[in-house]
Amino acid sequence: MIIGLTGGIAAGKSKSAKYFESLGAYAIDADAIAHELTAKGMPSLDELVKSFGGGILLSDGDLNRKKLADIIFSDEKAKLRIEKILHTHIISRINETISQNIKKCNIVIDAPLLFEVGLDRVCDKIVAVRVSYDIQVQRLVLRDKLNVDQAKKRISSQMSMGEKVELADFVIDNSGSKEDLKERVKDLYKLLTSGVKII
Ligand SMILES: CC(C)(COP(=O)(O)OP(=O)(O)OC[C@H]1O[C@@H](n2cnc3c(N)ncnc32)[C@H](O)[C@@H]1O)[C@@H](O)C(=O)NCCC(=O)NCCS
Ligand SMILES: Nc1ncnc2c1ncn2[C@@H]1O[C@H](COP(=O)(O)OP(=O)(O)OP(=O)(O)O)[C@@H](O)[C@H]1O
Repeated sequence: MIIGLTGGIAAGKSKSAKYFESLGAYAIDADAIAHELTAKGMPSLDELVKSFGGGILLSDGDLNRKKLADIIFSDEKAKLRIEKILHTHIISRINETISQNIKKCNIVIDAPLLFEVGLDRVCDKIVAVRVSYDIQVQRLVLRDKLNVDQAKKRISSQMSMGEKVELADFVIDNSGSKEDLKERVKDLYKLLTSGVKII
């Protein structure tokens, strides 16, 4: 089974993916793949530099992730150019990883842009992780050391949480504690793997 895991920024996808992993699933992390593909010496990084100039690099040649994030979350046209460079490669890597692991175990694809890039089409079931807006802002501010306005801007640059919830088969609310989240993931995984036909 391939489970798609999505949700807004800082909703708790990575945490949920870790819990799915602890239950035996194989988690594919789209953000981690994007990182690998933009490491020093990778063709995708060269393409980004060709398009945006050497200013997106740190002095040691690594990608300046903060700078790229600032561009992505403030300039819609530039965001589309970056996505055009990276998304085909990210999707190919995800598909490759699925092929290598699908016979061994259930797969969870943790992807913030699951619907936007069409990865929902390879999933058997889709789970959206949601949190209340205030908690989302709070967790994003805390984790990424942003101010409230920056956090809100990042949230509003994405497909809304409501739309994701609407498109998903299951929703996990992560407004409670990490322990609550763990329990919810456990219950859902039990249901998904129970053999009961879920329509
Ligand atoms: C912007 C970058 C440099 C920020 O890197 P950083 O290490 O700080 O954060 P990380 O990669 O963990 O991303 C954090 C979150 O930002 C959000 N985000 C990232 N890229 C995008 C995007 N193109 N559109 C909307 N939200 C995005 C997601 O919610 C993601 O989970 C990085 O996310 C990136 O290279 N993004 C472009 C690739 C992409 O579209 N990735 C999503 C794969 S489905
Ligand atoms: N239930 C919770 N209680 C408190 N903090 C939480 C909870 N769930 C997640 N967090 C924290 O909130 C932040 C966001 O969680 P996480 O990184 O899992 O979100 P994400 O959806 O993967 O984010 P992104 O879209 O940026 O990849 C992290 O710092 C995480 O430790």
